[in-house]
Amino acid sequence: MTQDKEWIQEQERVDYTISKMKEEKETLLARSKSVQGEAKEIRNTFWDDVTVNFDEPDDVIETYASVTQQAELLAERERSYGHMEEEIKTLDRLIYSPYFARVDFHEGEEPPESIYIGISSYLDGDEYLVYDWRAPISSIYYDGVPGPVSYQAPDGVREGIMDLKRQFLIRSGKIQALFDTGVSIGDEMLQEILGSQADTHMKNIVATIQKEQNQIIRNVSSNLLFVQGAAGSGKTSVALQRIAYLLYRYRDSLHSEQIVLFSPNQLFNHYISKVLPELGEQNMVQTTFLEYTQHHVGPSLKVESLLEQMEESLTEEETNERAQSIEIKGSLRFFHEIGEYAKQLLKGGIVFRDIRFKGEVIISKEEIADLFYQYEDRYSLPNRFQLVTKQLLKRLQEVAKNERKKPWVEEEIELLDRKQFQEAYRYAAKRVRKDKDDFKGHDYEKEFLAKKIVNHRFRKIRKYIKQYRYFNINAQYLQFLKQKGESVLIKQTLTAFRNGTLLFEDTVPYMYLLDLLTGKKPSNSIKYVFIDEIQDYSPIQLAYMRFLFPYSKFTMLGDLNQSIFGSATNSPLKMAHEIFGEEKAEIVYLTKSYRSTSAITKFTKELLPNGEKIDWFERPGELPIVTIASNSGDAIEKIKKHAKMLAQKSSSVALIGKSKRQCEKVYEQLKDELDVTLIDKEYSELPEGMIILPSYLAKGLEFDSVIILDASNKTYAKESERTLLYTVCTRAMHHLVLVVNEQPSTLLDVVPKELYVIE
Ligand SMILES: Nc1ncnc2c1ncn2[C@@H]1O[C@H](COP(=O)(O)OP(=O)(O)OP(=O)(O)O)[C@@H](O)[C@H]1O
Repeated sequence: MTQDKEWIQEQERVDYTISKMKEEKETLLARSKSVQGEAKEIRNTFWDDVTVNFDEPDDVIETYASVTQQAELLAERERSYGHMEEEIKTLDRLIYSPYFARVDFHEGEEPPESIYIGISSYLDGDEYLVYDWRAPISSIYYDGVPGPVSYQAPDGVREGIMDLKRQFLIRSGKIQALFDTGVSIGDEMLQEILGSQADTHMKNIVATIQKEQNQIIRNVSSNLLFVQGAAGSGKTSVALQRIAYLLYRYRDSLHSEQIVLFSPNQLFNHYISKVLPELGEQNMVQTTFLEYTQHHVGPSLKVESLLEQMEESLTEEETNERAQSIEIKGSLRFFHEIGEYAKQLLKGGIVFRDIRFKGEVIISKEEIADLFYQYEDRYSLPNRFQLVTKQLLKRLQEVAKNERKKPWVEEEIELLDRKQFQEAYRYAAKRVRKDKDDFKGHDYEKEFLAKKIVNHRFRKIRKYIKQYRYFNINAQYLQFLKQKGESVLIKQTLTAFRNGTLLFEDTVPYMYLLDLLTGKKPSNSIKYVFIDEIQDYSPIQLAYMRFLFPYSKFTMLGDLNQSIFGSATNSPLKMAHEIFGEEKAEIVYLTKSYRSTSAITKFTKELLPNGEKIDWFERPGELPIVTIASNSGDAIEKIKKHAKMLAQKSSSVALIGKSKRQCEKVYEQLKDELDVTLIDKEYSELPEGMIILPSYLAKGLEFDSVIILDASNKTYAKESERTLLYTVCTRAMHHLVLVVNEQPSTLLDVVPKELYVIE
């Protein structure tokens, strides 16, 4: 059989599969229209079919049941309409590209079966025309080569022979490429995919998942899975594909809201937001540590972001004090010390606030402390907060009662409008009828209005009590710092508090103390926690994560070489082991980089002292360019020249600066001549075309072409900035240009001259 004949046969099968899918789509469309019609009908005639009668208690119950039944009927129709819409969307994706692989497999003497693998399974009757990429049998495509293979089926390990492994590139129902492969996942297919251009959204990699990546995606045994991978080795991709896999594997018990992914910033969140929907799954909960923290701390303090902390350390001479404080507050030891401090507070020492009304103390902090410490030690602190809150609310009621007789209430009654008086009159009339006492009408009216006024004014205080605001967490935290007796720990925190800010290094200690005392914690419903860019987490952050999600399985992904703090003193892995225990913890290394051309990866790997471990996927491309300018004006000219050239060759060009300030400065000088967008805050979306952004916002992203704004000795001078320079350079897929203002950074000295072009 010739190659062409096979191609034709395969195209015929594609056509057949698509025709079946289209038939099903038609049927589904008709059904969904009719369900939609039914839902509309129910909505229009909702009250016609409901018996409404409130005369007797029994009638009320019947009315309620009747309304509920009708509402359920409507909800059921809407749900089933929603499902059909989802199914239609999946069918549309399959009709565009029904599958990407075929493996022929047989067990023993049985004839081989052709398994076609796509993003979702498709059945014609009970025949699988397409298998889901996450189905047990599909793993032989990712793990095996033609010959003996095995896979884990629900009923145990199945063994057999793979007779054929074929890959397809199908677009709009037409086979564009077809490869029979001998290696795990054929190079040609990867070449084809990696050669394409960057997008403002990340793409899924299900057609070309590599064997070592597949091990991570399908790992279900580890409680802590730690992935250390080189830049561009697919860590984020693997995390997202793993989420899709878990949702499939545990589809009866796991929902997307039970999975949370912590990512470096919102820009990145937006970048990855389409991968799961593209695979027919709902997105997991996506958040950033900052977002989580700000939500937890509440609006009274503005939480400083890691980026703001960095911006300071990047652009100003960082004081030794702050660095020292960051180190101490980020340690595991500090975490344990907070735990000890909380225990100490069982006996006394919690800082309360007076509860005031109209400037007067109505319940003093001493009274609150007495209430709090009347309980014995066996009452936990959170328990006591609950009990004290109840008591305070009761006390507040008494205070409110007394308040009703005060002159200010009389004064306010006079200012009320007619509507309120009428309401009071109606109330009084009812009471008079009931008590048969005509003379009390006026008193009742006054009583009603006074109660209303006081209740209204006390509403805020009630809320204040319910939110435990009578507890002064800021003062408590400062007291803890004071007790430690080191002034470096307290000085900047105090200044920040005065400005309404919580410093980044204070956030975890502060929240942990708050949580230990008040017991406020998120729900335990999260089953899987994913943390990307784990190298930027301090030990205390890791310990806090464990505390927050005690029953969850963790997947942590990172690259020590991309640490924004320079060489991390405490390896997150070592820390993770210490915090999570070694049991069921697994570490996996990804060493092959897929993002960049070989030329770029060879260059970037040399930047690292331990770069020898990094491997690359053979892909042609031009050598990186280091262009040296004689002064800052010349540097701008060079940036312009290269930016214009690169814009012609590629769809995404990123100009990456070290700090926000540097980006703003360069942007001002470019904006009249270049169509470029400045990205300077993390709550943005990635626009099309040319952008300029600071290093920390470029984390995790990739671009066809990258221009490093100033790889000179002035900007990247310290050894601790090596990993930052590595991070920014590894964002480039196809072209990399480093613009240098005068003296190149000495960090480049270690890179052999033949790996780049000097201009
Ligand atoms: N198996 C694969 N098949 C096709 N493309 C892949 C594969 N693995 C990774 N890639 C591609 O390589 C690029 C880098 O992947 P990803 O961003 O997941 O890597 P990363 O390890 O998280 O990178 P970094 O740490 O540098 O941010 C992406 O374009 C991704 O699509």
